[in-house]
Amino acid sequence: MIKTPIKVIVRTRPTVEFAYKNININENTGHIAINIPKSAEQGFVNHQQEDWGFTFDKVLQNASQEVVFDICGKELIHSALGGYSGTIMAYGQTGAGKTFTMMGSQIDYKYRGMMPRCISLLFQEIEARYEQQITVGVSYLEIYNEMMYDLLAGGDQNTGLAIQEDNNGYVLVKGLTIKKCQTEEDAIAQLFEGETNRTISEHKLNKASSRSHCVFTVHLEIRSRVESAEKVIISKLNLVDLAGSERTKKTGSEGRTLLEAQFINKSLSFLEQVVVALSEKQRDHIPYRQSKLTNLLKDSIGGNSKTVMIANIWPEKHQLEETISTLKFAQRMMKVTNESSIRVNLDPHVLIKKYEKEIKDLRQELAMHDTLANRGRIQYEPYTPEQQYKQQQIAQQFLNGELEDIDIDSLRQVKELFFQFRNLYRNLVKDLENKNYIPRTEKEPDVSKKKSDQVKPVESVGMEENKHGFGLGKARKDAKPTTNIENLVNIPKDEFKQVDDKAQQEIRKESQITEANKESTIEKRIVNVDKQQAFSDFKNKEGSSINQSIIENINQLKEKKDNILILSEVSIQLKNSIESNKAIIAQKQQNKNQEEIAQGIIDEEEYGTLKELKDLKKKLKQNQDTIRNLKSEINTIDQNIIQSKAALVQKFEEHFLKKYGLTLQDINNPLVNQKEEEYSINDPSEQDDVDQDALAYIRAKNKVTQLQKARKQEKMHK
Ligand SMILES: Nc1ncnc2c1ncn2[C@@H]1O[C@H](COP(=O)(O)OP(=O)(O)OP(=O)(O)O)[C@@H](O)[C@H]1O
Repeated sequence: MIKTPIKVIVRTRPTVEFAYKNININENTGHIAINIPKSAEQGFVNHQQEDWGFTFDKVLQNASQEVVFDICGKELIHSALGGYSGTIMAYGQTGAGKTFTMMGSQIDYKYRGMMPRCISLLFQEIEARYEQQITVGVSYLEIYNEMMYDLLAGGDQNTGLAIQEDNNGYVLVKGLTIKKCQTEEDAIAQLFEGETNRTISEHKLNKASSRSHCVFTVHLEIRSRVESAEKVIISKLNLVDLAGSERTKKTGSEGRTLLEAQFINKSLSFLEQVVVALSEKQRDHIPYRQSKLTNLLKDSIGGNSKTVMIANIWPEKHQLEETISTLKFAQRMMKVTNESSIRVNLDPHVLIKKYEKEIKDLRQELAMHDTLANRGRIQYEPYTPEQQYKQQQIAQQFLNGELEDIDIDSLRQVKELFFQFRNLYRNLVKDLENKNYIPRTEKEPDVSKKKSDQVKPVESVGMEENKHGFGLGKARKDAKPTTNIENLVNIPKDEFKQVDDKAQQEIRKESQITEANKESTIEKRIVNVDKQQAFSDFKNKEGSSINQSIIENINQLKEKKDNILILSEVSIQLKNSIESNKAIIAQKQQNKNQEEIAQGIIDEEEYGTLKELKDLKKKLKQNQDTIRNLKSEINTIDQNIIQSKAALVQKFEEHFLKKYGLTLQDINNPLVNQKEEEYSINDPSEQDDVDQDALAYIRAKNKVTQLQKARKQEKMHK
């Protein structure tokens, strides 16, 4: 059992409006100091707190996805493969970057988040561990308004799911689909499939993803190929994207949104209560059972798991209150200590095989002992029917007194004889009962008596029918109305089945037509309003300033990339010159005698070459520094472009909503976004410069997109 406190990392969302006056971050010490001056509205003499200080395991400001993964994810993958379960959860206010951290952006492979990165590393590691046989399964669960949804179920997503805990405190969700994955591509495809199903169910239930908690779990079964195979190490890695914590008063939520916010706040406040209870040493009751989320995370928080919490903050001035609240919660979380241990199960199938082999060996051993002890061949297998019959005869003869004694040759025979005695006794009792020598026991029905032997009541007019009043004569059996539907119409059984199937098909068709109608209605509205065209118009008018800044950024990016190309060429030339100068100097050294070397004598030409070499090295260093600076500028511009693009799309959607009166639900409909999806990822085989590591990610993305498209078309054509 290893005691590990929950590790807390704070990640700031990049912003141009960073509240430098209020927030001071020290990345080296992990300290964040916040100052909010007393507001004049409340009078300067008040008890309003002005300063807050927090220290965390790490604070990441403007960190790349790769850095975040290196710090938060890598270690947990190695631990999970070693048998220790782990959890990575993103917590923070709405819009602070939880989903970006966990799932990442699908626009570009380099912005992929913790989930796809964990999957990649996991499969890389599995490939390297040939001494182990590791089975990977994945599940994807969503909790929305205290209801659980299975995002990989395919059909009905929320039936029969229940959170359970085994004797060792290992939490599992009964009924949740776990998809077995052989490759990285399989697992990433499941992740995308779950994401798509989440979007579809959002559309159906009219909910927003940011308002649900999501848990993607990687389940591992690890068997050794070299040691005992019946031992199975079970571990899992929970990747949790929590719903955004937000203040209903500030956002002015009402109606459904208010209800959702209340559910979120309730479950997050239950989470806080659990964390508070765990951080207080005297508390013996931890209120896990108050909500689905806390129940599900029972082994992640205060249980058997290595856990990392990423607290996402939005460091702008008008978000300060939420930032402080997130940091307070994160600070509390640091006080919680988990106890991790390896969970080892015994595989029943392997155990049975092992025991079967043991039994076979023992039988052989016994046979050998019997032979040595001159006991003849004793069998240990069950009796055949012929052998049983023989034992039955022996028993019968013994009971009849025809046999004085029974020769016993094994325990197995004793058992069989007892069995035969019991059978003979039972048959005897039955016989006596039938001959009315002994009364029948109440419980045992008389199965021996034929129905025809039973006395039938006379069927006649005026008889009381089953104590339900008097009938006016007993109708023929076939004249009675029947509850058996097959008798209602005069159709033979086979044909009836066909009719029934047909009816079912009709019903199914009808429901599909209604579904298709719904979708085609949405489509018609979209056809009437060409969203692509509307977007182009918007870029030229209302969104022109953002669009212009994107274009400028792209131009700058291109210019800087061109510069890097030129400078790289220069670097190559400089390196070549350095090498040739070095060769000249080496040649000169070779031509010198011992004395010249000892005295360090150099001629004019060598001096000139050495000087040139020094200058070349200096130039190369300057050149490389400039390239490095350009690369970092490119990174910043890249980020700016992403943010501006997100802002442009956001503004456009608001504008589109206002102008065409479409509901947000329509805009979120996958049908509307189809075109954007098509553009987002290209076929990897068509790209020469595609990163080899990205292939599984891109293929999985394409696979899921194609699958969704095919399903949609199939639905439309039915
Ligand atoms: N580190 C980052 N770098 C670049 N963009 C970011 C970063 N963090 C967040 N963003 C951007 O900020 C926006 C909001 O982020 P995100 O959706 O991840 O927030 P969230 O905390 O999950 O919100 P919600 O609770 O509403 O789901 C997105 O457009 C995302 O791309």
